[in-house]
Amino acid sequence: MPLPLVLTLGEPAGIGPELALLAWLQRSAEKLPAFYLRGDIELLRKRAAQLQLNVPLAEVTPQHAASAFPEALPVVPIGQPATAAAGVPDGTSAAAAIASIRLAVEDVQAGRASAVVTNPIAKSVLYQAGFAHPGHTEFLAELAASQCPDQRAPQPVMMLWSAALAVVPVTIHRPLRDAITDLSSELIVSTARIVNAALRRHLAIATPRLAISGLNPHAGEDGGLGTEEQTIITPAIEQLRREGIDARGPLPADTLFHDAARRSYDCALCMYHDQALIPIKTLAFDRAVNVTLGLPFVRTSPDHGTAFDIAGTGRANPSSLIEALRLAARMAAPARS
Ligand SMILES: NC(=O)C1=CN([C@@H]2O[C@H](COP(=O)(O)OP(=O)(O)OC[C@H]3O[C@@H](n4cnc5c(N)ncnc54)[C@H](O)[C@@H]3O)[C@@H](O)[C@H]2O)C=CC1
Ligand SMILES: NCC(=O)COP(=O)(O)O
Repeated sequence: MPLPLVLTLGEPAGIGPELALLAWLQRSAEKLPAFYLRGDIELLRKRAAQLQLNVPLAEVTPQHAASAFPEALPVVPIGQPATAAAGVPDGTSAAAAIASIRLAVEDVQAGRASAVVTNPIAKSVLYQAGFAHPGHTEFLAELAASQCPDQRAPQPVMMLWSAALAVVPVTIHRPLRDAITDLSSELIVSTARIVNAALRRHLAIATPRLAISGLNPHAGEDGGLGTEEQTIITPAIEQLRREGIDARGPLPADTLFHDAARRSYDCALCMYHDQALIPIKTLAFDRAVNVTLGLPFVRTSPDHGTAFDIAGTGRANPSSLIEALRLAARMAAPARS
């Protein structure tokens, strides 16, 4: 039996728990790979009752999760209660969310699960509890360090992927001022190398076409509207092209995402978070998947957040989580030679 995916709890007060229930209910219709939730079974029981979802739950070990999956949503405990009501994070939220992520990564590292799929966390709730990482992406890189040469955290790369568009923000969770000062040719080159390798290995794109955006309006207008294109981005593209990577740009970000432009590349590398995420969330909010590249294991996630405004109301749409489960299974499958 193939290894199951491990799905994290996410923010207990967010929509993650109900998305897990809804995805399990659609397991046959959507032909989903087997997955188990790392979380508190009592919280799931309460959320299922609140939403009148008829989902049998089975508390199991990871080893028994795949065989339990056809008949019940398998839940593997995290040794941490999660008591938050839908929409209202409480004192257990951060500890439960963090424990779930840590244990899910341990499961994959120990060969008990094939890939990690994360439910959304509320970053501000975690920050208030002392969480020192900007988001999953950076935390997962720290957790991956034990599997890496010299025990050093790898560079994590955030990619949001959909059939309509794939994007990568070169700088990730940074205040905008800091994103601009952080930008360097080295960062663009190392990010593009990771994206190029991942698209080839996991998504079977033989020669990925990478579109590199500018930073400034009109990609700097030959230096008249900013010089980062000339001093940082163009040298990076030249380096990538010397390495045989199909990188083109710097391209003005305002004309990078219309239909014809999107057909000309496989992934757009953007200079900061919103430059990348606004277009994909506009085009494919229900279907896009957040993928962390550069880790020694596969991690995917829905593209959206905790949606406190609708948690527990029955309005949450599980389609992005369903796509995240599918993509995780596809990326974790052994590469065909
Ligand atoms: N991977 C992760 O852990 C992510 C976490 N977040 C966190 O989520 C929290 C809330 O962020 P927001 O900016 O409000 O974004 P959000 O994605 O949670 O919500 C934005 C809007 O979209 C709606 N929405 C989101 N997902 C939906 C779904 N599956 N079905 C139906 N409607 C849905 C919400 O109701 C809301 O109106 C923040 O604390 C943020 O840090 C945000 C993005 C990703
Ligand atoms: N906007 C995407 C996002 O914030 C996801 O971050 P992460 O928690 O997956 O690192």
